[in-house]
Amino acid sequence: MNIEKFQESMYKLIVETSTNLPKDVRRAIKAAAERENAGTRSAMSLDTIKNNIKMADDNVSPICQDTGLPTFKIKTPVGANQIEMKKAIYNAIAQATKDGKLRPNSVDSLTGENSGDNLGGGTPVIKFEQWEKDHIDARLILKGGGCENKNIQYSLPAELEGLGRAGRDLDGIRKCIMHSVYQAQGQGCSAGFIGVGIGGDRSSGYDLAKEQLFRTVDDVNPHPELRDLEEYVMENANKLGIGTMGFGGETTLLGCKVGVMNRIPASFYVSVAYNCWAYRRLGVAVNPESGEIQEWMYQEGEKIDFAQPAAQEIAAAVEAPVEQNVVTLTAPITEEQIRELKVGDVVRIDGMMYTGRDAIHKYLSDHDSPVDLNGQVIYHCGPVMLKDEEGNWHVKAAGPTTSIREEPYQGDIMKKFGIRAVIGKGGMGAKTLASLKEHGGVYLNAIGGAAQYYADCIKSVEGVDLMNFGIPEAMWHLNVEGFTAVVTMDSHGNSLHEEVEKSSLEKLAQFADRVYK
Ligand SMILES: O=C(O)C[C@H](O)C(=O)O
Ligand code: SF4
Repeated sequence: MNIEKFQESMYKLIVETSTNLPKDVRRAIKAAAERENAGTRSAMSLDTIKNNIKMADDNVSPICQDTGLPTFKIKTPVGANQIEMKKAIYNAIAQATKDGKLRPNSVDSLTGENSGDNLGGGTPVIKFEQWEKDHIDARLILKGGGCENKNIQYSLPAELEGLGRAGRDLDGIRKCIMHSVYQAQGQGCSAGFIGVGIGGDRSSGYDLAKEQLFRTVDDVNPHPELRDLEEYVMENANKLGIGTMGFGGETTLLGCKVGVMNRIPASFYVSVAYNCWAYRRLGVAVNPESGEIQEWMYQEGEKIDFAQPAAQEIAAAVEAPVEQNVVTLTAPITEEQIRELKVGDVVRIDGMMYTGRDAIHKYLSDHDSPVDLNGQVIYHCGPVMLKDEEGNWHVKAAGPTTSIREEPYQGDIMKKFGIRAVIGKGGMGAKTLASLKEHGGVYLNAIGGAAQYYADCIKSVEGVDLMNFGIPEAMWHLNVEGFTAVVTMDSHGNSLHEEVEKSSLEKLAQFADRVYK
C-alpha cells in the first residue's frame, strides 16, 4: 500500500469530520429548527447553531472546539498491514492538531500534562477488524467530552427517578432510554442523538451503544421491536420539553438508534451513548493499494448549507415577538448592573473576559489569580489556538464548556476575587445559585458547540497565563465584541435550569405506565 497516500487520506477524513457536519445531521437540525416556535430561546439558539455550521464550512475550522477523543473504526481486507496504518493515522492526527483542525486533547491522567499533539496512552482510539471485501472502510467519530459525560449505563432491574421500577424486559429498557434523555438535560449540548446498546457486559454494552452512532440518522432498524422502540423514543422524548441547550422547547432528541446483543444470566445492561448536536462522524472507502479515497460515506440525500434562511424562516423571524431585553456589559461590572439582570435577558459583552475551566478553578481555589478579576467575566472555555510566526495567538474555535464541573469551586471563587459574571453552558447548581444571590453575580449561558460563532466575536488575544496547564486549560485574556449569551441564573435566586429540570421530571413521570407487555 502507498502509505503516504493513506496518511493523506486519513488527514482528509479528520479535517472533514471536524469541520463539515454530515448531511444527515444537518437535515435533522433543520427539521428541529422548523419545529421550534420563532422568537423562543431554543429557536434563537438553533439559528446560532446553523450559522456556526456554515462558518465552520467556510473557515474549514472545527465546528466545536472540543474535537473529542478521535475514534476510528477500520475494516481491512485480509493481509492489510494494520501496524503501518496505525502509524500513518498517528501522523495524520498530529498534523491535523498542528494545523488547528483538532484541539490538543490528550492529557496525562496523573500529571495533567497535555501531550500537545493528541497522541498518548490510549489516544487516539483505533479499532481494526478484518473483513472479506477488498477495500478499506475507515470511519471516524469525534465525540466531545461534554456529551460523553452524559453517557449512562443502567443495570436492570433498576429504580428510576420519575419512572419507578425498570424490569428486565422491553418495557424496562424503554424506561432506561427515556430516563437517559432526561438526565442529560441540556448539558450534552442538546438536542442530541443517542446510541443504545442492550446486553453485553459493561464494556461491550457501551461499545454497542457507540456503534449505533455510526448508523445514519434516517436509517430504519431492521429489527421490528427495536424499530418500534426507536420510534417510540423519538416521539416521546421530545415531549420532555428540555429543548436546545436545555432552554425548554420542542426538540430534545434528534436521533435514537438501538442495538442488541446477548448477555449472561446475571447481567442486564442498557448502555446509552449520548452525542451532542455537533455529531461529527464520517467515513471513507479507501483503495488498499493506492491508499486513495474511493468514496465518502454518509453522503446520501440533500445537503443543507444553512447559507440563507428559508423564506418561511425569514417570515417567522419578522413576526417573532421581540420580548428579549438586550443589555450591553463591559468589565469591570458593578454589583448594581448585575442586580438589574433577570433570567431571560440577553447580555452582549464588549471588552475583556478571561477563560477558566477545570484546572483554573481548582488552581484559583488555593492560589492567587495572575490577573485582577474584580468585576470581571470568566468564560468556561477551552479554545483551539494557533500561534503565528510572529508569536501572536489566534483563536480558531472557542465555544463554552459544561459549567457544572466547576460547581464545587464557582461560588467561592466568585466571592474571593470579586468576579461578577460567569459564562458557560448547561447551567450550574444550588451552591452557585446561592452565591450569585449573596455576592451579586450572574450566570450566562452561551450556545454550546458554537465555536466558530464565538471565535468570531473575539477580536484579539491580549495575553495568556498558566500555559503549563496546556492550551485548553490555560487562562486566556480575550478582548471580545458583541459576545452574546442568555441570563439563565440571576442574583435573585432564579434558575432556568432548575425550572426545566423540575418540569421535565414531571413530564417524565407521565411515561411510567407500561407500554410493552
Ligand atoms: O471541552 C470542551 O471544550 C467542551 C466539552 O465538550 C463540553 O461539552 O463540556
Ligand atoms: S461543547 Fe457541546 S457541542 Fe462541543 S463537544 Fe461538548 S457537548 Fe459537543
